[in-house]
Amino acid sequence: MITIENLTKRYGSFTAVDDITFTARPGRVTGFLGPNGAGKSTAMRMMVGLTTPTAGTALVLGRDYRSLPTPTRHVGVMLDATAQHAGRTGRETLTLAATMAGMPRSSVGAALERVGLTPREAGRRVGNYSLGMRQRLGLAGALIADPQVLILDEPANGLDPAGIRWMRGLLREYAADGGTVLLSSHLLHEVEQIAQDLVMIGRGRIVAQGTREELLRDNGTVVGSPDRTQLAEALRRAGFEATPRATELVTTATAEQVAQVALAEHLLVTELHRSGTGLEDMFIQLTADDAREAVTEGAA
Ligand SMILES: Nc1ncnc2c1ncn2[C@@H]1O[C@H](COP(=O)(O)OP(=O)(O)OP(=O)(O)O)[C@@H](O)[C@H]1O
Repeated sequence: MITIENLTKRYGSFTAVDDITFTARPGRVTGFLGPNGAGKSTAMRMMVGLTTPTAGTALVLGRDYRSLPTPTRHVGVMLDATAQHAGRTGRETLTLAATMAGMPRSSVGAALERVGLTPREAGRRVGNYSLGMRQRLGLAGALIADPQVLILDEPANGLDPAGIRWMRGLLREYAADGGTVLLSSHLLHEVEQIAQDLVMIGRGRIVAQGTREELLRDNGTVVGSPDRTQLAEALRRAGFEATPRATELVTTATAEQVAQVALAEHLLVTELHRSGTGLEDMFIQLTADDAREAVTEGAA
């Protein structure tokens, strides 16, 4: 179990993580989603005691990570697979991880096998590893003590499609055995397929959270129209719910019903599609403001 309450990190006047609260539960994979720079890594670093929060708490298994006896035994962490020591071999890297977690050397072979690294690959220096191999090695290090909790920052980065499928299976199995998995990603389709619970973050703030089913529920029809206020009124008169937004309106009417009402009222429709067509639509909608501001900042 990971319990995050009002967690905040400020760097000077910049707020990287802004008052986030959520729980990652045992037996479930929780996806921590957000665009680049949203604050995912900063939040994860606070969970494992590498960054001090400005406010709020992050508890892992009910305790501050740093106060856990032999934390690496209970919590498997992979934050930055590229940060592994380039001069050590994969096997040496894992032997060190095993020692730190108080595990026997024999656990190294089992961990290598679990992540699909061959003995030959394990004998090579990490500096010569591909990113995908580093991710596998990082995952092996996180899994070495068979911990109850896994905290993984962008674990799918650099993995090929077969590797991603393999990781998905491994983490699902791990959660099915009662483990808690928190993984961050900006790969929306990947998260959609692996996580049962989702926490979406944009500009340091949580913009949506819930089970995958809750968040991906079909929310109706999205209508683009320069006459959206009148169209929303007409739809309501026809017995449908209709909510105008900044650039569109969302309604419980089907596309055909919207078209009929618009035709009868002589109102222009410029766009018509079902909402809830996937996490990506929702993600883009929820983070639209952030994306626009990021573009403006980048162009400045
Ligand atoms: N030590 C620091 N000092 C100042 N700003 C920082 C520091 N660490 C992170 N930030 C800023 O905090 C914001 C969040 O960064 P973070 O790395 O947590 O995002 P992220 O969601 O993990 O992004 P990505 O998907 O690109 O890895 C960014 O704007 C980043 O520049």
